[in-house]
Amino acid sequence: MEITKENRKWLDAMGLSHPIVIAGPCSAETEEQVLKTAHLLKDTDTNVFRAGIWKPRTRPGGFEGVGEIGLPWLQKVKEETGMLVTTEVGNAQHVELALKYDIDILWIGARTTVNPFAVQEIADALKGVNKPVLVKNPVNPDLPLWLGGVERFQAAGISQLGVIHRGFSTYNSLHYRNKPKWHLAIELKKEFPDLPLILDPSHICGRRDTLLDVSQTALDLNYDGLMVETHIDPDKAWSDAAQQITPAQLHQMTLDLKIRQKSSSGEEFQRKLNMHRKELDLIDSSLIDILADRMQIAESIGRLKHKENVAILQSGRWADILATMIQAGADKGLSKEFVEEIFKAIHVESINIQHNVK
Ligand SMILES: O=C(O)C(=O)C[C@]1(C(=O)O)C=C[C@@H](O)C=C1
Repeated sequence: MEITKENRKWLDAMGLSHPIVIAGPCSAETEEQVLKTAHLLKDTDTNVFRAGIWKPRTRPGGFEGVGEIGLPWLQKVKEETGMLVTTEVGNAQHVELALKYDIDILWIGARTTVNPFAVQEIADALKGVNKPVLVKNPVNPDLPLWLGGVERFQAAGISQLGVIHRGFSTYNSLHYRNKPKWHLAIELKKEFPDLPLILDPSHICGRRDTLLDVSQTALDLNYDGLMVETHIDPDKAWSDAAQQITPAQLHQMTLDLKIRQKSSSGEEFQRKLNMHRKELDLIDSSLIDILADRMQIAESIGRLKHKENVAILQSGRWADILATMIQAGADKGLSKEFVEEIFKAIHVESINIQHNVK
């Protein structure tokens, strides 16, 4: 896939002085709720009004969206406020209706991105249509699947593109509704710096009190914008009440967020940055030397075990190493999650090396 500045023209052409803000209720519920929310959002940094018309619910019986009757409400939002409007489409019929009511931007939901058949159906229905399409990450942390979704639209001739990071499904997570797994978005940004990347903090947090913090992380990582669920009366929302905020709270949030510059040409900044980067370069190459030394020792252990016909995996020893290193890391201010991830990777590599010993 080749993503160029052409693909982000729709966003650049808006000439915004701040990251794009897409806001509005999780679901369009009534005409009054949609219009009241939109009029309050008009006086905030919001550029695009969002509202779910069709809602994919985990289990049947929940509110599945108002459907087609809600689309004229979005048209009214456009006429009365001048904001662009966007909604999620999940199949070819949704696309047909969204086009009929001239919705400006379409997004593909996380539960659709996981299914290449569904994405292809939507891409085919959009052939010849020149509207921006934003692809949410799939529910599982699979970068190629996410990019594959974008590629299907590109292959169908849709050049106005972008992605929305809404986090990844997780079981029993205390802190997040959907884990952000920032490294995937960083990887995506590294490979496709021109692909607009928008954060959906509402679905990552699943609650109001952490939205600011998570949104700030995105701005620190140079995201292009935010999509925030906003409702005139969040506690009474028909879907995802816990994660929605009022337009006034959104306004305060955008005031509190610090927008970072890509870089600074200040001499002092550049001098200090270069010095620290050199320090990191030296430490990184020492890390590689130390890891290579460790793997050589693992290879020697592998040879010993091979000769004596002893199993490679030694669960007791591995558990001891991990517990000791987590404690040592904690003493130095390193998080358990970080130390665990590094040592798990080291252990797997050590086992692989021992496997290859003849
Ligand atoms: O101590 C061992 O027996 C090893 O093989 C080394 C090592 C490690 O890399 O630390 C690797 C595999 C085992 O599961 C436990 C530990």
